Amino acid sequence: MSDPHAPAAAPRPVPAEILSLRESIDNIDAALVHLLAERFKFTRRVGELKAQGGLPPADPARDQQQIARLTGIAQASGLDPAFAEQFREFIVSEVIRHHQQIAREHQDEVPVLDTYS
Ligand SMILES: O=C(O)C(=O)C[C@]1(C(=O)O)C=C[C@@H](O)C=C1
Repeated sequence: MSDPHAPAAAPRPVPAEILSLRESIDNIDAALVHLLAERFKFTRRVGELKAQGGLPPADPARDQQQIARLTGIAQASGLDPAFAEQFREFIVSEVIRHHQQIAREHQDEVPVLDTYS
């Protein structure tokens, strides 16, 4: 059992290689955020088009295509396919939430009355 009254040991210095690796990790995290921001811009537009066309927010057939494709890519690149699917599902569920919100806003829009027809 360690002495509870002993002064706290100085934290060990972080090795230079870890600091260098963290720079690359930070760059990748930034890239992921930029990529996700771009993806959500595109899916927002898909949501608007779906609302205009009366299509449902989710498309299970498209989901199945994505799962099959991304499972293959994950396997080929050494990423756990189950993790890849959890990540896809996490993103797509947020997209569907946006689409539902867009559909509600679309329904709330007051239709313009064409008094001349
Ligand atoms: O492709 C679509 O129909 C979309 O709405 C986009 C998207 C996605 O984020 O990739 C979102 C929901 C669907 O279930 C499938 C795919």
